[in-house]
Amino acid sequence: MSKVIDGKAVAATVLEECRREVDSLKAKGVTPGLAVVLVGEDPASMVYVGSKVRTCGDLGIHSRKIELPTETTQEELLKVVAELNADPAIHGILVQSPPPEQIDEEEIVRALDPAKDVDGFHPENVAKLALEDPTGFVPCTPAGCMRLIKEAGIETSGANAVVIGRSMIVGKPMALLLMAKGSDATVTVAHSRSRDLPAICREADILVAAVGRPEMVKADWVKDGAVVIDVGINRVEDPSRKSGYRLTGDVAYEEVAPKCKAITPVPGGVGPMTIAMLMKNTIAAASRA
Ligand SMILES: Nc1nc(=O)c2c([nH]1)NC[C@@H]1CN(c3ccc(C(=O)N[C@@H](CCC(=O)O)C(=O)O)cc3)C=[N+]21
Repeated sequence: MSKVIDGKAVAATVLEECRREVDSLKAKGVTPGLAVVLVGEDPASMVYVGSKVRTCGDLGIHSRKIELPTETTQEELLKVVAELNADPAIHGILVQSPPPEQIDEEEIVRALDPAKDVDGFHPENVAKLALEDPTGFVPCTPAGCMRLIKEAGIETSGANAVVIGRSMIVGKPMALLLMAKGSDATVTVAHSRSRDLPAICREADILVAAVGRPEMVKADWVKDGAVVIDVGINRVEDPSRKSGYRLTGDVAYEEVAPKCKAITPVPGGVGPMTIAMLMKNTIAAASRA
């Protein structure tokens, strides 16, 4: 019954669109530019930042990787943000999350020029998403999930959608996108305090798992014929791998997949879409500038 939604393939389609958009911007004399700021040496963050910069290169987007030591102070990081805000060659700025503990991430996000906030985390962009104002930036991961749902031909109008997780990065914006006009789903947002989470999930025609708990969603949480979008990217120990770990989602894929109409794998599902939508946002930032 189950159809695997190939995030890598959909991301490749999005990146092809991006390539055309970059070419036409360049023909007008504008080269989109993205700055990626990484504070510290978190190994997962280093992988993600590397693939963002590599994808920029593939598309002809100018990128600047700024690597700062773990001990970087709030003032130093604010200064870097201010310089990037003022730099006309940079249209998009991303400060990789999570930063080290001495950094107040909320203050950093508020210091970003909202017109360069390609993560869509600045309060102005959060407000625009809630207002359904298309001049804002939509956070990349939920935007990627919506695109996957659309490309897989899933009807959202009138569907019961359940989002597990209420983060500002995924859960909350995902709920706003699903309930927005044009998508028109009936949305439930569940989280760690929700009573009888399995029962809530069983009502879902579309289930989005964004909690960061490896393989938490079990087969008996999922209705037959549901569509499952797995946002989790969890590293779990696996001595049989050379790296010593493997990636797994928030969904127990092996047991859940047979029940689904469609499901995203991890890796190769939502992750590649996050990067593709970041490229889209960067191009949009450049064309608006
Ligand atoms: N300011 C900020 N913006 C972000 O967008 C942001 C962030 N901070 N912090 C961390 C999360 C996570 N994230 C991912 C991007 C791509 C993959 C990805 O490409 N995953 C591959 C596998 C990659 C691997 O092998 O590790 C896949 O799922 O197939 C995963 C995760 C962006 N994030």
